[in-house]
Amino acid sequence: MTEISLLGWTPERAAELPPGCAPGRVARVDRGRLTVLTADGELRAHPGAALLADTGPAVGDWVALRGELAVAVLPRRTAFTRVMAGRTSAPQVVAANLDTVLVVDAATGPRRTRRVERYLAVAWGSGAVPVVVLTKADLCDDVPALAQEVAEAALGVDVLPVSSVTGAGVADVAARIGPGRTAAMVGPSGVGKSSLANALLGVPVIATREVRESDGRGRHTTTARELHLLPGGGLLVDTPGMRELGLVDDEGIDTAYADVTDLAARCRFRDCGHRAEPGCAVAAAIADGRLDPARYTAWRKLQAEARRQALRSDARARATEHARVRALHKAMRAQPNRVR
Ligand SMILES: Nc1nc2c(ncn2[C@@H]2O[C@H](COP(=O)(O)OP(=O)(O)OP(=O)(O)O)[C@@H](O)[C@H]2O)c(=O)[nH]1
Ligand SMILES: [Zn+2]
Repeated sequence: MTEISLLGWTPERAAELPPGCAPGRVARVDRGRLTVLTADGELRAHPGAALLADTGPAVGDWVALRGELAVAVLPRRTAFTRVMAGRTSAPQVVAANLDTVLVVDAATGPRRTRRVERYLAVAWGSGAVPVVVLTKADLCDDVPALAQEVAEAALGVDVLPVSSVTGAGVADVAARIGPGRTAAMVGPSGVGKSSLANALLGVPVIATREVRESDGRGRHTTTARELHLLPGGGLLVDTPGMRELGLVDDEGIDTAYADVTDLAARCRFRDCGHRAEPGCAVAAAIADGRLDPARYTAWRKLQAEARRQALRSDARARATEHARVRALHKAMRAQPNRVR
């Protein structure tokens, strides 16, 4: 592989590159400055005006470079977006052009099947392929049973147990992030994402919880979101901002809950509410034990959430349009002759 393909560059992208520009992969964004990986190594670049007008480049984006100026963001193949809880702001692209999303949860403590399901629905929505990683396997006394249980909820998704302490399973995870492939980790706080990232990197690049506690500087010392090159040739996006994930839309839900979606399609009535309607395939599956009622409830909740989110973005779109029309009218009043 060439240098640039190791960064995830694929030949068909050449057609997307403006003439006279070189491609660079955004590894880091801070205060408007970009750290970009190129065939010639790392460089600091400035986003051009056209980029700033938009929401700006995200980690993982490919940009077109003219010297030290990034003049365009190339089309994204996949995008991991999030909405922040309680905000009305537009969804934010956390990381772009991911191949794999590692949904990370711990193999210890109470069963977290529903939580994994939720992360999977979000992960599928990104367009990248999710893999479930169960960390702290060294603290679980029946890893195969747990992996099996999680696999039943994670349809079509591989479940990989790992321990960052013993190193068991780390190579299996690394194998999913082969040369030129890009992965990101998502998962709740404290499940061991930073520890796993360090195990994959082979060196402690990312501060884990103990470090942060011992230096007394608290959680905010976590590094900025960053794209790291792995020793095996893959790329890993560090996790800040990937802990709490709001559902952006319902795109991933159907994939994550393909079994439920399938059943619902077989109900007698197309608008079946799956409550007490005759011929309800969902109710029948729950009754004879083919469908876990908790999984069904989780599906309904996620759908309701996605619907709320859709309404919110509709409201946002209306507000933007309203502001645009008002500005236009104001301009017309100010310069009546020009507009006519
Ligand atoms: N026994 C065991 N402990 C682990 C393992 N991985 C992580 N830990 C411990 O779990 C705690 C949390 O690990 P982190 O890597 O900081 O977790 P995180 O998911 O990055 O947490 P946030 O940065 O808050 O999102 C630390 O005390 C780690 O030492 C593991 O594989 N086995
Ligand atoms: Zn039904």
